[in-house]
Amino acid sequence: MPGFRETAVVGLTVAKAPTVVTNEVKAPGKQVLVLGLEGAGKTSLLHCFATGTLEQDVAPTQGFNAVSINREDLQIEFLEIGGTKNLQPYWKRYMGKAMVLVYVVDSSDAALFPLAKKSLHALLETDFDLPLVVLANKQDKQGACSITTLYEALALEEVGDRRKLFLIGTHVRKGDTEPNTAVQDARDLIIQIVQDGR
Ligand SMILES: Nc1nc2c(ncn2[C@@H]2O[C@H](COP(=O)(O)OP(=O)(O)OP(=O)(O)O)[C@@H](O)[C@H]2O)c(=O)[nH]1
Ligand SMILES: [Mg+2]
Repeated sequence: MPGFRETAVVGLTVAKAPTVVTNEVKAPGKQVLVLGLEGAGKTSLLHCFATGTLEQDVAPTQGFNAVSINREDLQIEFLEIGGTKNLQPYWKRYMGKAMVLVYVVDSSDAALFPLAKKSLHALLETDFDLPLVVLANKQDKQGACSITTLYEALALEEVGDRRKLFLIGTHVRKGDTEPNTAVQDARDLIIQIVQDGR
């Protein structure tokens, strides 16, 4: 398993210009696991969580991608594991440490919904009350499905009424100069869920 490809510790208490402080991952805090099929937009979203915009091209994640966000006395580590087939077997191993599962789906690629559903349901079988945030990403693309369609395609009504469940439409585009409010709202919701606990 390759090691950390990219890490950043970002102080979001500074509202507009978060600072990358170090390239090390600090002592593990609360962990948010970020999964989804390859190319769904996990890395792009994490970058946007940290900085508000996406200024650079992103490469497929070869192993892990960890981004730490500090809020007051809370440190939250967002841990992405790449979505390629060779990395998917590692996904389950990280479920045990997660406070929240963020599952990213490319809303414009309906052909992959059955696979996305299968992978998600297999993960959730291992934990019946882990909070789940599904990000219906790439809402800007032509043919992107609605939130309701994705709810049905992923059969989210079946994933258990014991867990907190949220489904949010997002998009991240390189070069957008304005901070992306939908993405920031999603990030703030995730942080709130971590703060509230299960
Ligand atoms: N139009 C559009 N493109 C997006 C969006 N999110 C991501 N992309 C593009 O989709 C491609 C894949 O994005 P990544 O963020 O690398 O996806 P990933 O889920 O991290 O992929 P892996 O690391 O391979 O699992 C990149 O070319 C992104 O620029 C979006 O909301 N809209
Ligand atoms: Mg990635």
